[in-house]
Amino acid sequence: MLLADVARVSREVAGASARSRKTALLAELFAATPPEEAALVITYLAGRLPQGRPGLGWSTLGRHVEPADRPSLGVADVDAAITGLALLSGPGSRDARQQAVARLLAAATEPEQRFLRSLLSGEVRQGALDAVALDAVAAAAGVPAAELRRAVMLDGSLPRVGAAVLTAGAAALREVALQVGRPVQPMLAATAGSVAEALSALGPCAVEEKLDGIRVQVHRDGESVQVYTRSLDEITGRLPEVVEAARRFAGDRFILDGEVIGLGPDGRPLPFQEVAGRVGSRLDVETARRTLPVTPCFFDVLAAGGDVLLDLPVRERYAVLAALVPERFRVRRLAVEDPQAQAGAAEEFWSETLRRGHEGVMAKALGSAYAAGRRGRNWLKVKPVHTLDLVVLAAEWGHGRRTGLLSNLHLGARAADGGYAMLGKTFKGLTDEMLRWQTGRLRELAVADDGHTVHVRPELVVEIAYDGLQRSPRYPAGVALRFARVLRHRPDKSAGEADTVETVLGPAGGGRTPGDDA
Ligand SMILES: Nc1ncnc2c1ncn2[C@@H]1O[C@H](COP(=O)(O)OP(=O)(O)OP(=O)(O)O)[C@@H](O)[C@H]1O
Repeated sequence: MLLADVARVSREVAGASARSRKTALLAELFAATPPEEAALVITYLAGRLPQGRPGLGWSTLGRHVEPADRPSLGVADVDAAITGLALLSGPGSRDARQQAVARLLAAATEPEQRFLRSLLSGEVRQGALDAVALDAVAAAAGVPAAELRRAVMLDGSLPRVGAAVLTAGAAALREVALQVGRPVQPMLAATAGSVAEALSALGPCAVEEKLDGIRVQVHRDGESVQVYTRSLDEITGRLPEVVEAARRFAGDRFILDGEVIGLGPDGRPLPFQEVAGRVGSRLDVETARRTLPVTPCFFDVLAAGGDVLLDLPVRERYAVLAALVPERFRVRRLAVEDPQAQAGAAEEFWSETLRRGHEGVMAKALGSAYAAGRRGRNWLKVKPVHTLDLVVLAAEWGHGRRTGLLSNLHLGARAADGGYAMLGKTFKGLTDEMLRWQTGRLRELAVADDGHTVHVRPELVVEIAYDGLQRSPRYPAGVALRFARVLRHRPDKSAGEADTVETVLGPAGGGRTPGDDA
């Protein structure tokens, strides 16, 4: 398939406002795509690259290259060129990469160049496109969207399942099953303002400690163990303790869901940043392990023996988990079968969990299934301080000790029109290491720098704590955050997962002080 066709449809989709029109445009293209190129075309239209982000700056991508007169590039040519680009590394590779990009752009017409530039820079990547692309694949293949969605959650990849279903139709969906060794999109939680609110929303539920670490999905098949992150990246090599623990559990074939935390000598959890630093570092695992040992704590089991357990209620999954995993590797929990009678016990569990230094609690409806990839209302998290996930829109160069570092962040929530509404700025809460890291990352995302403020592509998500909202005519939503501080960067979240203006203004969102939550 010609890149020109993909670029044209991408442009038309961006210009269409109705979701049904976007779906129809994509479905038409998918139906015309040769099966062997379907995975690639789906990936491109969702704004991604199979090779991942190539890390090219505007100094390379922004250069003028005379466009070709006529379209001739196939999507397979583009794929081969980008694979070649990814292999160029080491000294002198900067020039070689620039030349390779220039060659690729010279073979493209002007509209194709625009598409390639935004694809290579990550600009077309938006979470919402994945959902539209999924509906379009379902329409093109003539299968129910709900069944395709479930298959994608189990398999972890829309391009892979999409290509299979476009080739073989509904039969391909039956082939997709949960497989040990292939990560599943994790279930996510919504927010409740208090334990009482969670209990009244859920009825009979389990109240578990919410640990502030790194989410892990652990797969074991015989002696082979793999560990995946929340975004399904494999990190087995970085967490030997988790592998060793999993090898000692009772079964030899399972998929577990849990959190990795660090514990101090007093048994209290270490700050999230330390655990994230340990898990994020690729260097010298043995030394890292000696300095900061971590431990897994599991809260769910998705498969055990030959059985897929996703559709079992929490109550039964937890019984299976308890049989597999020793107590010290499981989260503490309280089963609240009768919310009215046990309201006091649930509040006591919450206070005790906070006293032990954990982040809050997670309440889960006892009768609910594991909804892979969903942020449903069957899991409700309760935290004492109010937090939001916001997108960095720009950052200001720091002064004094922070000279040369990007410091004051401009924070935005997702707005109804697909853009972002700025809610305030903050440089509070940033450690030296966070400043260094964000300066590097924001430079990659930079689109303009006037010497004072660097404007960036809206991709970096940060978790912000704040004390409430105040009226502010200067900001587009009419409100600004009061005493915002950065808790952490969330590179594992995409901008499409950030909080919306509606959440910030709504009853479950902003305007509350921590005291209201208690
Ligand atoms: N007992 C638990 N059950 C489920 N998730 C837990 C538990 N303890 C800690 N967690 C963590 O909480 C996260 C679920 O919260 P949520 O769905 O909001 O994701 P998140 O936005 O990454 O969370 P947050 O921003 O609150 O840390 C999980 O991804 C997991 O890492």
